[in-house]
Amino acid sequence: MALISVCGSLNFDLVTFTGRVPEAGETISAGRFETHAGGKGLNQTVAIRRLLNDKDEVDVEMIGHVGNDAFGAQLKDTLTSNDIATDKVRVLEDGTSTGVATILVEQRTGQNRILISEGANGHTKYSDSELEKIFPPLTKPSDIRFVVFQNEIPATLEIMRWLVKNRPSFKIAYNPSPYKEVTRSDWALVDLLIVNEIEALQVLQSALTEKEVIGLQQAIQKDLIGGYKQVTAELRYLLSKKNSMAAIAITLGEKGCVFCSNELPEVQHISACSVPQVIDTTGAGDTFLGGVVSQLCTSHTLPEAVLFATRASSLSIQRSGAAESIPLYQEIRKLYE
Ligand SMILES: Nc1ncnc2c1ncn2[C@@H]1O[C@H](COP(=O)(O)OP(=O)(O)OP(=O)(O)O)[C@@H](O)[C@H]1O
Repeated sequence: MALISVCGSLNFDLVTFTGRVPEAGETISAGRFETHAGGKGLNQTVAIRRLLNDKDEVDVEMIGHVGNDAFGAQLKDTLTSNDIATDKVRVLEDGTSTGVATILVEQRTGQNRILISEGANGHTKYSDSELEKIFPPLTKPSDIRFVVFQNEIPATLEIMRWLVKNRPSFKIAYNPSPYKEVTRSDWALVDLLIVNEIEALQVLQSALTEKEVIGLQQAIQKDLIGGYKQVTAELRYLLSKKNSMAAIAITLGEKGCVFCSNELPEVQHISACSVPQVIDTTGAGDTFLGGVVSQLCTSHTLPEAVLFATRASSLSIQRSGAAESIPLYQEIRKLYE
């Protein structure tokens, strides 16, 4: 039996398309308006669920906070309709609103301007007794437990430290996005690190000298894949203090992904799938993470998981939206078998 918990943000996205962005004090008519379920936490939870085979015995739950309002209720409905448990999505009763992203998209240029009101996502405190209840110990040693984090809630590191101390057999997956500084020793809390090319270098800034980082940047400029293979090797060193799989994947957009783990002799590269047309890359990274975590949790190796995730994200970029663009497990299997 396996359980994947995603501990992160839930946002209600309000998207307005406009010919131009108004000046201060100006009111103009906009184009179309859309609402979407969002937040990296919610998107990744949906990605993991959709990318699991229905036959796999894996439960997926989300841990987070919403306000006691219509947006919060809708976000919980989105999760429930994707077969994701929401018992641990707490509704704050103190008047705090659900997290909201107000997005203005300029139709002519496609450029967007985004304002995040973190609302309930900013809820910071978890007492030890709350964490005991949220993360009960495994009932059987053979059970698999993954907990996935991003950086859109403030309690991420505090919960990771608690887990490593109190639930050492739980695997921690971390997508440090948006990047926030983390002390060097905290990287050893992580079993699976998934970053894009910018975040990969930001992470290393906490561990290497400025000169060493510049050296890596130069290596990347000369040879992108080779340079990122070196970055991956440095990241593995950061993670490998704990006796864990120390798996790392750096996504490189259309250039694919480099990855390694303690079980692989060398850093490997996989090319992205070629696609007829890229429609919208929003959520490609979240889909990729969903693909890797869902497969690792169901006894696949890291190379198998990365291949599956690469295929999944290549489908997501051919559709618009974030959570809505994430494909289903069966679609990928059908397309590639
Ligand atoms: N243009 C593309 N063609 C094919 N595959 C792509 C393309 N862009 C992204 N991908 C796939 O999606 C994966 C993740 O993309 P990327 O590295 O852009 O993540 P990201 O920066 O976290 O994305 P986002 O923040 O937009 O979700 C890549 O490893 C690749 O497999």
